[in-house]
Amino acid sequence: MLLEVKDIRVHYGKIEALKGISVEVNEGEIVTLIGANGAGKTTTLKTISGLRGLSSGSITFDGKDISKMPGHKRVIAGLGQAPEGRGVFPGMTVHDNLLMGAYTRSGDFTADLAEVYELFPRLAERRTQMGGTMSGGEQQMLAIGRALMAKPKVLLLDEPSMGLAPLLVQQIFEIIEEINRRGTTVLLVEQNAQQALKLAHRAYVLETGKVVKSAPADELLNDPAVQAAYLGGGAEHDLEAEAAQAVPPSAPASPAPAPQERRDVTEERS
Ligand SMILES: Nc1ncnc2c1ncn2[C@@H]1O[C@H](COP(=O)(O)OP(=O)(O)OP(=O)(O)O)[C@@H](O)[C@H]1O
Repeated sequence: MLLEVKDIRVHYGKIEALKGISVEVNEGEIVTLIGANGAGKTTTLKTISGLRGLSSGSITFDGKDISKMPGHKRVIAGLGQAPEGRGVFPGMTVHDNLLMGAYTRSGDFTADLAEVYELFPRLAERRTQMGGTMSGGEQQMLAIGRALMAKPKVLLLDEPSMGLAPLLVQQIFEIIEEINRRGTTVLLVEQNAQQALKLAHRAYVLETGKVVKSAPADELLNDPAVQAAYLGGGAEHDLEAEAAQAVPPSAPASPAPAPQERRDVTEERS
């Protein structure tokens, strides 16, 4: 296993944002974390990249415990991140933004630069333009390209589709797939659960700081409760409560609608 997040708890002051999250990422995979606003997706990613400290639990990457390793050393170790909000340097050119991505590296990275420009022809066209004047989608490309310049083993992506028009979302997801095909493992946080589940191999569903489901992505795409809660299929479901209800063998029949009924609702609305 390349990355193992084990039972991490993370606090913002007295608020416990992550209540014992465990996530595993194998080499070569695209794994996605989905969930509603405030579920803890971004906090999980920030804790993996070292921007937040953890109260308990551990993070192991490439065989080493990195729980206490500072963020910049995690980049050197092979964890690259394109953060939420992109974090492009506005007063630097596209080209210089990309070079900043290779800041932690030594040696020749001309080939990697050429590969980023090949993946993102738009960046090549605009290499002398200031980062801050690029469109939202272009800045997203730049943030991913910059993260790739560190030659990460795992690319951490926080909501790459945020605020982008559907066509651009499609493009960004195709590029992420291509990056994965070329050998980079991807951990993707997404609000756009539909697209993320289509792209990913495996997925975790987060609710209020906990993992409430984990499964192959195609299984979750066809899961009526996930469809209803996250794929535009109707009223929000409390997956945690449903899981708890399903546990006691002697429990009375659940008042929740049967999966088949939920599927009907999903189909009617789609
Ligand atoms: N800097 C902060 N200070 C205090 N609380 C925070 C801070 N950042 C996040 N939180 C809280 O931690 C919880 C998890 O937030 P997080 O941003 O990780 O969720 P998320 O699943 O990424 O949501 P979104 O999709 O809206 O970005 C939320 O309750 C949020 O209010």
